Amino acid sequence: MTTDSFDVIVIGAGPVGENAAARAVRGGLTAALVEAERVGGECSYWACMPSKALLRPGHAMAAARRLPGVPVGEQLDAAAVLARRDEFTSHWDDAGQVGWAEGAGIAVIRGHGRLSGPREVTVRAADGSVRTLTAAHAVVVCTGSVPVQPPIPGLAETPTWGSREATSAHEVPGRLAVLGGGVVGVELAQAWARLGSQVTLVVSQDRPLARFEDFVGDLVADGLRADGVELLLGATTERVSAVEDGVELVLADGKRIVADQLLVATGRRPATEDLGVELFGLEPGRALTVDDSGVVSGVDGGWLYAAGDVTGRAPLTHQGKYAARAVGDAIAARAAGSLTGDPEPWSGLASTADHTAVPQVVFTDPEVAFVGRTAEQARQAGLDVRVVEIDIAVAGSSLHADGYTGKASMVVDEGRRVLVGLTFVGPDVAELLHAATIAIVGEVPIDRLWHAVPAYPTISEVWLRLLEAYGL
Ligand SMILES: Cc1cc2nc3c(=O)[nH]c(=O)nc-3n(C[C@H](O)[C@H](O)[C@H](O)COP(=O)(O)OP(=O)(O)OC[C@H]3O[C@@H](n4cnc5c(N)ncnc54)[C@H](O)[C@@H]3O)c2cc1C
Ligand SMILES: NC(=O)c1ccc[n+]([C@@H]2O[C@H](COP(=O)([O-])OP(=O)(O)OC[C@H]3O[C@@H](n4cnc5c(N)ncnc54)[C@H](O)[C@@H]3O)[C@@H](O)[C@H]2O)c1
Repeated sequence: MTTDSFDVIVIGAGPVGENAAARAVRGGLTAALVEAERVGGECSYWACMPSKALLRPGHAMAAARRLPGVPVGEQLDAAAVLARRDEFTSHWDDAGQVGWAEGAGIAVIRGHGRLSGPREVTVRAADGSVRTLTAAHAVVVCTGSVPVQPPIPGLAETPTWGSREATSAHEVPGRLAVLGGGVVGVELAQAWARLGSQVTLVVSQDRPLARFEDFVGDLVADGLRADGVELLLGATTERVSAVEDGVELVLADGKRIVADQLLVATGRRPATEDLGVELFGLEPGRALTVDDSGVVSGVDGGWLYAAGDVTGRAPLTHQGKYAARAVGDAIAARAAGSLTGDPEPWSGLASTADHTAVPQVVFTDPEVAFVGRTAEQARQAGLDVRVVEIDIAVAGSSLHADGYTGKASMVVDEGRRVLVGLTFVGPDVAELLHAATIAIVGEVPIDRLWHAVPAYPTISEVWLRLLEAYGL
């Protein structure tokens, strides 16, 4: 067994771990990045990149169909779409990302990392060899999340797809059942429907995407139905089993669904099993609670940090990378003695936006773009809330596509007259979102927003309509 010393050890080389290590090195420290599978993590190989690569061609075809005069074929060339997806995952080869990390001065160490003492990580490689790493300053846990399966009788014994299989498949299933109407469920239901599968989406709530404003799930449900997806809403799955021609689901109302594949998309939990956290009084399987500079609560000495999905704060790649930048910089600042105590909110050393200004895009058609708080969340936070909800019907949207339909809603904190939440649903609204994020992070007074004049004719004119509907 060998022992090596670094200033910082990062466990987990997903997008978050990569950023934490890179920022620590940029701050003048040495860093090791420990990875059990592929450098680049879930996002690069089985999540964000392949799922968006599967969705984008279908969106382009739908966009062409909304415009007379644009030549468009009958269906997608599935083989070409899957081949392009393979390019985006670098054929599941992480050599490029390892090269990037090493080029950035990070030591990449392959194997499963476990906390084995204060500032100490033991790494077991695939060949069984073990090495111990010690950190002069900090250990950062960036181990991400793993899928959860509900306790439905028969499910655990039945071969199913998780998001990994659904983003890396090389054949289009004839019939695909999808369990779960969250973001993974709706995105992958639409991706495979547009690639030719007959898709049934089983949703336990009244609408998919239930944690957004209500109109979001209703409009996305309409979009999925337009692609031939059958939606079963308010559905309870009682039993799952393997049958001769695939997988069968039996619902509480007696309905039976038989599909060639079943995608289970019922959520994820932080990856803290088999990590040694119990050595420090923390419970395996639970999120690591952190402060805004990433220090894990309840561990003496302030040497254990975490960022990304494992913290349960904002399980999105961009937000995890933002937290990782704060963590890497805060560790470097503390090592240099320039930070003692807690960092200032909204300084570069704190991920303050996690609390009130997390943006997310759901890449369905129609797209969903959301930032901040829903009206319900704002009320629960005790704010004096006013909501403005309008159709997206402006010159820019009607030029963008024939029959453009969409909605926008704005949640205003009347006490401070600032935006606290924005939701857009419609074709190609994703790029509208950053303006909303800036308005919320900058706490731009609504009367000043009036002077941010949207260019004509763009879909951004919806901002003017929202402010007019508010009364300006
Ligand atoms: C299908 C799907 C689509 C998604 N699409 C989007 C999207 O479009 N946009 C978006 O913002 N988010 C999206 N997400 C969420 C996004 O994938 C995660 O938020 C992001 O990957 C989190 O990054 P992370 O670095 O925290 O974790 P991960 O990407 O999960 O990386 C963690 C890494 O740690 C490694 N690891 C774990 N335990 C150990 C250990 N003990 N020792 C060594 N290594 C270990 C793992 O092998 C992995 O490589 C999607 C998720 C899914 C499932
Ligand atoms: N575009 C994006 O930003 C994007 C895309 C995909 C995933 N993600 C992230 O990845 C994470 C995982 O996504 P997800 O969709 O798996 O989780 P999720 O928590 O968003 O959704 C899971 C859904 O499954 C439902 N469910 C649970 N048990 C069920 C059952 N027995 N029957 C039917 N439905 C059941 C839940 O009610 C919920 O609606 C999320 O944090 C998500 O934000 C983000």
